[in-house]
Amino acid sequence: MAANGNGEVAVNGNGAAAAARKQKGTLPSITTSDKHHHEVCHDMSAPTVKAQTIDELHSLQKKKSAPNTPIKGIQGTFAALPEEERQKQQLQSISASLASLTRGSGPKVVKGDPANKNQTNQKVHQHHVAAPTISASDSSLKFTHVLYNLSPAELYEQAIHYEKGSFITSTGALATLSGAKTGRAPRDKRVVKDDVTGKELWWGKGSPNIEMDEQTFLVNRERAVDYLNSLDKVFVNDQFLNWDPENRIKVRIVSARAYHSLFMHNMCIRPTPEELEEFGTPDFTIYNAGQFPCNRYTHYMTSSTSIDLNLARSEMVILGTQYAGEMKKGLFSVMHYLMPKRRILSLHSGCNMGKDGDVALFFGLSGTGKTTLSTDPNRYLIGDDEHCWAETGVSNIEGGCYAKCIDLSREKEPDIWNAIKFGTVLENVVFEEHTREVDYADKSVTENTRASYPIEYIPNAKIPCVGPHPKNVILLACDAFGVLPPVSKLNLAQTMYHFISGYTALVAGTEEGVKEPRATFSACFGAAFIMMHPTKYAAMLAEKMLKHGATGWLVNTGWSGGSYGSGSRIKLAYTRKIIDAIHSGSLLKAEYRKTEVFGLEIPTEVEGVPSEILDPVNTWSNKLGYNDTLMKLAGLFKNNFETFTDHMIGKDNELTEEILAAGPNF
Ligand SMILES: Nc1ncnc2c1ncn2[C@@H]1O[C@H](COP(=O)(O)OP(=O)(O)O)[C@@H](O)[C@H]1O
Ligand SMILES: C=C(OP(=O)(O)O)C(=O)O
Ligand SMILES: [Ca+2]
Ligand SMILES: [Mn+2]
Repeated sequence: MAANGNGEVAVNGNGAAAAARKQKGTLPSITTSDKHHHEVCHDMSAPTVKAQTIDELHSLQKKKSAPNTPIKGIQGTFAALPEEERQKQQLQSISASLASLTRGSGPKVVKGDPANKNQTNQKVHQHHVAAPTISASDSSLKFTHVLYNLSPAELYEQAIHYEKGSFITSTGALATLSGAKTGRAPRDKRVVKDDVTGKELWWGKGSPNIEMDEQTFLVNRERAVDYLNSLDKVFVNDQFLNWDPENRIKVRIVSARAYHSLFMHNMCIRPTPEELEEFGTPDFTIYNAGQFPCNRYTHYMTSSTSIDLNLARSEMVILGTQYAGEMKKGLFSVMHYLMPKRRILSLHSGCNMGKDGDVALFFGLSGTGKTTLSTDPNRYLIGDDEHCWAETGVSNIEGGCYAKCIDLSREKEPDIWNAIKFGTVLENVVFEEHTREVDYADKSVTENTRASYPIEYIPNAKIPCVGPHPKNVILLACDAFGVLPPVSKLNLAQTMYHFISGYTALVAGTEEGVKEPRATFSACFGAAFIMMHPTKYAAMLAEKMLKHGATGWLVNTGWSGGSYGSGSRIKLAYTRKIIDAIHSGSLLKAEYRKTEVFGLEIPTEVEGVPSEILDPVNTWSNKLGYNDTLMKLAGLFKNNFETFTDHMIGKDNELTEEILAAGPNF
């Protein structure tokens, strides 16, 4: 019953009784019918339920969404097929994905949760394919239940019901644990070396591609597939990568945890119902059997973890790690192979766009600020981590963001804070037992706490996530030595030098007594993900920057006033002012002077930033210490670059000389 504005109760149906009750101030009357007929009381105020049994009642709670959208034309593999036939082909495709390579045929797959078997309304919607079974093992007798492209709500229920450590936080996010691994395991990532990849990829010193042979890949694949088929149910996500419609890749992720399925739902591009109908067979498949270890007796295996990439088969197998970032970055590696083949440059960078269409790229290693600085309330977010630069402009590879949560604050990063709501996966955070309020400062599980959310959770996301050619290319380095200037303008050769170097220095970790920053050089600011030699990507970047007139910048988001231990991290507010000045074009017009050793052009003034911090030497009280540290870092740069000196970049190798000269001089 509804009260109107005057505080009166509407008189309709049982409202009359209530109105009378209100006047008398008595309890509602219960009229007992003729004692002779029934020994029951009737509360006349309740309408009757439209179900005869509890099961029926529960079946009313869920309605099947409107029949699938009308099929337009014969665009895709499965389009223009009767619904029944389409469903059958889809299951056949999933069965083929899950097929053991030794037993020949795929498992019998059935759609839906095995726990719902008894629900009559669900049964109606179950379809299954009984693959022809020749072998006589027990595995051929069972069904593999497939939970296909479930919604976030369904995945929440699966996670909370079946996965220990899954909880809803006070803001509605799904908190979960990634298990023993809370970060990526680059030393356990292997790539199949065959005749083709042996020639095409980067192998050897510095390369992230640790070789394995085809046979070993198949052993691990079989191990993963058998594990997945032995489960009650598996999750299957069919999604896309790359917002550039011409270069979109179809990916299938088969996994055992709702956590993994929701993570990829957020991180990949979500197909519309129409697109899903026309999905057909995937271009690339991930088998995530992360709970199950690899076999140490298997050739090449050096730990219980193995992440295996087979480009010829377009497959990836994950054993022995549940860290979800492995899937996201695994697919990124694949894009670093596929895209350059199409003359498209893949970039480990964030990307945003101003109101006037000016695009900026933010390169940088983990923790340098790609996500934080590309998520800018004054600009459109194109993406926070993985992009492509094609002839037509830039496009995000992903459909979501993966932000660090450690010490997250509403004041400093409001957009990320507000994105942590229903649908967001929160990895490895600690929360208050009763209120479920997350303590973002708590590092009990790991320092690498993370939030994965769909990009549209950021209010000013640019959807579709594409943009014109970049105007600014910002290289981020978190220099814990505290000697790189907060901002420097780079010429093209310097941009290439710093891009190939891929420098950052973070503090070694949380352990006590660790005072020395650790320098990391990671070619193209993402050596863990590139597949070909760094100079290949660098040459493409140089060509594109030159063609489109983009300006390069080096921004230190790390220490000022001394190294880690004596100085402090540059205030995020100052870095944001610097970035604002780059975007607006005002920094391009500033007055510059050149630093010694690194030969960097530094501005004398940036609006909103104290001028004295722009040259780091001013911020160090110990000038000798500054000089020593500067020379030490310059030496590390020089050492690192030696591996690249014998590679040619540009026509007739002309860029190579210039790039070499653009490094530190001492
Ligand atoms: N001056 C600064 N610039 C950028 N980030 C900063 C700065 N000071 C502190 N931070 C913090 O450093 C982290 C940067 O991480 P993130 O943006 O996730 O990096 P990436 O996406 O490159 O891995 C964030 O937690 C951010 O709050
Ligand atoms: C997911 C990752 O990305 P980043 O730390 O660059 O945000 C990662 O490196 O594991
Ligand atoms: Ca990030
Ligand atoms: Mn990243």
